[in-house]
Amino acid sequence: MATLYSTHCRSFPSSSSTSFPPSNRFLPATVSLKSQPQFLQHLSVHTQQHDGAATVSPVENNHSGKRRIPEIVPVISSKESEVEVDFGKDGNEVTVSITVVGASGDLAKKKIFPALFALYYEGFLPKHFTVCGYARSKMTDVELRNMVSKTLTCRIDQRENCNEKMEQFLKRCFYHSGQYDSQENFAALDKKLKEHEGGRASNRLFYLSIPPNIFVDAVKCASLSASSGNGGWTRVIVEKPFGRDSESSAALTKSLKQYLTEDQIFRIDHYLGKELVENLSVLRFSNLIFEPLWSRQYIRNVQLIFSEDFGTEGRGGYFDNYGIIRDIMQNHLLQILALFAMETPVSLDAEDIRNEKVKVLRSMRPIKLEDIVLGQYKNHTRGGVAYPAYVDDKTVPKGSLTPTFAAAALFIDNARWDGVPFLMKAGKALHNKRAEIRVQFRHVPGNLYNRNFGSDLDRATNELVIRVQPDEAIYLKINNKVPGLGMKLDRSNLNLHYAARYSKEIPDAYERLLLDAIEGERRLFIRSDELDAAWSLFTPVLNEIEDKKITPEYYPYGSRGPVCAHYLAARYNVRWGDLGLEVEQ
Ligand SMILES: NC(=O)C1=CN([C@@H]2O[C@H](COP(=O)(O)OP(=O)(O)OC[C@H]3O[C@@H](n4cnc5c(N)ncnc54)[C@H](OP(=O)(O)O)[C@@H]3O)[C@@H](O)[C@H]2O)C=CC1
Ligand SMILES: O=C1O[C@H](COP(=O)(O)O)[C@@H](O)[C@H](O)[C@H]1O
Repeated sequence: MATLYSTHCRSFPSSSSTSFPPSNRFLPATVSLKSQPQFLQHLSVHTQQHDGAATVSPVENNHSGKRRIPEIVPVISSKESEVEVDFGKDGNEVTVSITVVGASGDLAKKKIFPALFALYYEGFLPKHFTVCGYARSKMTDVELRNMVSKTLTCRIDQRENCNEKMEQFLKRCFYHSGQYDSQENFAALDKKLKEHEGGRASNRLFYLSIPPNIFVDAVKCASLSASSGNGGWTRVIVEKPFGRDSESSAALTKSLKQYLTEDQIFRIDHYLGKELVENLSVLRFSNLIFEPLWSRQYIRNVQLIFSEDFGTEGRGGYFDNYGIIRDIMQNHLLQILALFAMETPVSLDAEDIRNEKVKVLRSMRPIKLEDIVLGQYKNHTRGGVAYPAYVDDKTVPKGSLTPTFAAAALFIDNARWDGVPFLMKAGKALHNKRAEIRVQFRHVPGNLYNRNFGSDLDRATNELVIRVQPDEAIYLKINNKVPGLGMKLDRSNLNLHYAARYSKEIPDAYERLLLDAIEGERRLFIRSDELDAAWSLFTPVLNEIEDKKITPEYYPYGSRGPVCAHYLAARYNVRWGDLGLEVEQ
């Protein structure tokens, strides 16, 4: 088997010296949970509850004319911990106008309008605000409202007044049809916005929900013809992709900066707005037990895993020009890695955090081609249902080599992480939909209980899992004595399962990020030097993959992906943590 795969997996020449062939310990196991009853037992530990007061934080100031004022609240309270206050210069009320550029598109319907409604519902938008859809399609205000209303939802815990709130929100939504490269059309938009702003101090947010080739045109026109003119701010949220390599990304930044300052550009990476990604720093820096372990001394490897159980359906045209490395790894997974690995920032200020993230990115070792595994899904029939291959998508060129799966081994060459493999894995059309961070710890030295684990000691090391989605959870796998008179150990989870612990629904990432952009909070947006560093890391290997026309390993739709990914991990003495050996909790 090893020989077969060793010739088959491009990254692992059969003559590899030290770490190949990998020991079976690290290869995909087929152990079923049913045959391993000792793994089934688990332990649930609840977060300690007490009635004391929680934190008192200074009042946050922001630039939107609104303030979020953290209150003193009991730790266990589920009530909203922030109070909204409207205030403006000289006592005048401010207004925010949010223009969704590309309002007729998929992202706008799916994410942006629903997120804006959620913010409105929760009282996070100022008293006076306007939402304006802008696109080339011809639509009336009423048609836009009909379109938007189809995707608005109220949270399960907030059904009260839902319809009424939706109606009120929709009344604030307007539409303006125009070209993305017409200053005249944007000047007409400006006129319309001014009417709605009614002479109030106005702040303007433009959300570019359009294909990247028209970003600069739209920014130029918005900036020259529709910026806030009366002392308010103008900000632009830019959606990825921010280029497709170092050169195109630098060119995009340069063009955007002809019309905007860096402070006005909000490069969105919606993974940074996900609850558990935001919690990463809280977990690490506010719990004494984690930070001392956060280094090569105790951590053996870190895994960043993204999987989707559907293909590129409908987005193949876009995807084929980018591939999974650019679509997921270079941004979402790398951003999580940087947050995970950064040193303690001086403060929670955006610049302090982003400074630390950049240092991590700049300390990363260039990625070698042999440390990358590529895959592409092929058609597969299961249970009588035929699932298409990637290349069956009509928008994908026949014979495309674009990877829909990739696994990579990365290293941070600094004192904290020297030698620790950071393994990434991202794929479409896999067996499940999941995003998680797995931290595998080293062995307990001289473990007294070695013999109780049998021969596979690797299964007895601690693992911290941060399940970003779905069913958010943080759990730590520990070894535990099975109750009884004997001395049998099993693996159990100390489990913080969000649905059980918190009654409030978790906001969508776009809500948090939109609110932050309105408030001028840049912590969760990508600064241009971060972007440069991220592209510098991936561009050389992407070029090599494309120049050499590397053929991906074909994996069946709905499978666990290419087998070579296991050989890549094994090469670094790692076993992927998501092999399905654990108890789902
Ligand atoms: N959809 C998603 O899940 C995600 C999208 N993104 C990014 O967000 C942005 C928007 O995505 P999405 O809504 O899917 O994009 P769409 O392809 O749906 O485009 C949005 C709108 O832009 C206009 N448009 C489309 N193609 C062109 C073109 N060639 N020239 C001029 N205008 C065009 C259309 O409006 P009209 O014809 O009315 O002008 C369309 O409704 C993109 O940058 C995408 O990469 C990022 C993450 C996820
Ligand atoms: O940015 C992207 O993200 C989505 C996955 O986002 P999620 O929040 O649903 O996990 C992915 O489907 C898409 O290809 C990519 O462009």
